[in-house]
Amino acid sequence: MVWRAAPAHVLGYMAATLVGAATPVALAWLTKAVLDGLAHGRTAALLGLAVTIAVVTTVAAAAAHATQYLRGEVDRRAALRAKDELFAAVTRFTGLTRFESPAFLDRLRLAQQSAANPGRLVDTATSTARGAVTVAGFVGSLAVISPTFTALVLLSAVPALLIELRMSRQRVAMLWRIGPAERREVFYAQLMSTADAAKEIRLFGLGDFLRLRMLAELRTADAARRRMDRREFVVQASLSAVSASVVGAGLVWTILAAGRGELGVGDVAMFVAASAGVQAALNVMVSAGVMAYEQLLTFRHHVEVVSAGSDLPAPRDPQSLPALRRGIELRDVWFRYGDDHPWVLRGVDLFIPNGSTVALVGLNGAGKSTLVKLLCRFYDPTRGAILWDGVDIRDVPPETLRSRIGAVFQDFVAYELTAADNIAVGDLSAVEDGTRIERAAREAGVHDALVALPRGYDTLLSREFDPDPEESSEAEDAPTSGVPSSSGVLLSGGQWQRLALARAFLRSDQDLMILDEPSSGLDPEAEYEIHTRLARLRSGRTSVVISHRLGAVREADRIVVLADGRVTEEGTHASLLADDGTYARLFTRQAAGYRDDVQPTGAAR
Ligand SMILES: Nc1ncnc2c1ncn2[C@@H]1O[C@H](COP(=O)(O)OP(=O)(O)OP(=O)(O)O)[C@@H](O)[C@H]1O
Repeated sequence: MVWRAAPAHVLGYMAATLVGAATPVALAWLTKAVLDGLAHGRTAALLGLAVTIAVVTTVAAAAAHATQYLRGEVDRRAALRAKDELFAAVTRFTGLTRFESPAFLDRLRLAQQSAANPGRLVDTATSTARGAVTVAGFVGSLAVISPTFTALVLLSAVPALLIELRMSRQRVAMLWRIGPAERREVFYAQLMSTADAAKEIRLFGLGDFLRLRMLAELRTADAARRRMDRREFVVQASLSAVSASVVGAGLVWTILAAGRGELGVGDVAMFVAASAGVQAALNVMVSAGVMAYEQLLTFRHHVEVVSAGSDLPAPRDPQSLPALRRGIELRDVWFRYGDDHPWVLRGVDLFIPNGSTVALVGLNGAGKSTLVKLLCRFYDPTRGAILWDGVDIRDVPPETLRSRIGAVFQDFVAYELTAADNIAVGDLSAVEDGTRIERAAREAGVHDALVALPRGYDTLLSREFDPDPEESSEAEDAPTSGVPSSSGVLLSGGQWQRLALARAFLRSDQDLMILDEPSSGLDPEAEYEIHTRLARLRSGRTSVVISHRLGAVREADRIVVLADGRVTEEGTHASLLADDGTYARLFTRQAAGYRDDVQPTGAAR
C-alpha cells in the first residue's frame, strides 16, 4: 500500500538511506588507508584520501536531510491512502451491527492508529536494510582481522532476534488487551471536552467523577504497558551486556595482538570502528526489524477492517426495486439485537398499503424505532421477512432500497456544517441547488429562522468550530481572554427538528417516508402546522409515523399498536377508541391532561 501511495518517494528514501548506511563503512576504510599511509610514510595519496573523506561526509549529510524529508513525505502519502481505504471500507458497511460491537470498535481504533503513519513501516524496514548494509560492509573488514570474533559477534545477535520477536508478539497482544480501557479513556476525555455534555457535567458536578474514571482507565492501560516495558528492559539490558562483553573481549585481543606486532595501527582503528559499527548496526537491525514486525501485526487490524465484507448478507440474485404499487408487508418478523439479547419483535405481521399513512404507537421500548430500522434494512429480521411489493428486501441492494426511503429519525444528527449543508445532507444532489434547499426549509417552516442568522443559510451551525478559520489564523494574536473572537450559531431544539424535517422534505418524492417522533420538540402551533403540511405533502404517498403525541397521529389511515413485540391493535382512530383497548386508554389519558387545563377557562365563561 505504501508503495502504491508514493513509489518515487519510497525509492528515493531507500536510496538516500542506503547512502547513509554505506557512509560509515566507506569512512572506516578511508580512515584506515590514511592511518596506514601515515604509518608507512606514503604521503602522496593523503590529499586524495582527505578530499574523498570530505566528499563522502558532505554526501552523507545531504543524504541524512533527504532521508528525513522523504520519510515525512512517504508517511503523509501513505497515511492519506490508508485513511482513505479505511474509511471507504467503514462507510461501505451497510448495516449498524459492527458499530455496536465493542470488539469491532477496538479493532477499528487500532486500525486507525496504524493508518495514522503506515510509512513508519517503510522506515523500520529500511532501517533494517540499512543495518544489514552496514553489518555486511563491516563484517568483511572484521573477518580479515579475526574470523572467529566475527562469527561470535554475529551469532550473539541470533538469540536477541528470536527473543525480541517473541516480545513483540506479546506487545501486540497486550495492545489488543488494553484496547477497551484506552477506548474508554478517550470516551471520558471527549465527554469532558465537548459542549454537548458540558451542561450536565457542570450542573451535576461530574467533572471530578469523569476525570478520575479517565485516570483509572489510563492507569490500567499504563500498568500493562509498564509490565511489558519492564520485561523488555530486563531482557534487552541482559542481551546488550552479552554483546558488549563479546566486543570488549575482542578489543582486548586486538590490542594485545597489536602490542605483539601481529596487527598494524590501521588494523586496530578498523577493528574499533568495525566492532562498534557491527554492534550498533546489529542493534538497529534487530530493533527495527522487530518494530517492523510489530507494525505489521498491528496493521493486520487495518487489513481486516478493509477486507471485511458486507455486514449484511449481499443478495445472491439482486432484484431491482420497482416503484411501490401494492405496499410493504412484514411477515412474521422476529428480531433481537443479538443472540444474548431479549426479543424485541416477536412475530410482527403488518401490511403498510401503498399511499397510506400508518402510525406506530406503543409504550417506551415497545420496538417502534426497531421496526423502522428493519424497514430501512439496518438489520435483518432474525426470523420472518419484509416484502416490498412481494420482493424480500434482503434480495435488493441496500443502497437501492434506501434511495426509495426518506426519514426523520428520533435521534437525527445535528451536523456541525452550515445550515444549507445541514438540509442538503437529506439529498446530496441538492448541495449546489439553493432553490431546492430553500423550498424544503420553507416547507419545514424554518426558512425565516435561517435567513435571520448572521450569514443566512451559509451560517455554520456549530460553536465548536470557527466559522472563519482563515481570518482568525491570519490574526496575529490568539484570544487571551478565553472569549472566542468569532463563533458559530446554535439553533434551538425545535429549529433543529424543523431542519431535520427539511432534509426529509428534500426527499419527499420517495416511495416511503419514515417519521420517527418528527414533532416532539415543536411548539403546539408548529406541530399542528407541520402535521398539516406533512399530510398535504405526503397525501397519496406511503408514510410510517411514530409519535407519542397521539393527537398528531389520529388522522393516520391506520394506527398500529405495538406491545410485547407484537401488533396488538390495528385500526383507525375511531375504531380503536370504540374498541376501548390500549390505544383508547393512552389517548384518553393524554387528552384528559389537556381537558383538565381547559375546564377552568370554560367554567369561567
Ligand atoms: N441498538 C440496540 N441494541 C440493543 N438493544 C436495543 C438497541 N436499540 C434498541 N434496543 C432495545 O430494543 C427495545 C426497543 O427499543 P426501540 O427503540 O425500538 O423502542 P421504541 O418503541 O422506539 O421506544 P421509545 O418510545 O422509547 O422511542 C428496547 O428494549 C431497547 O432497549
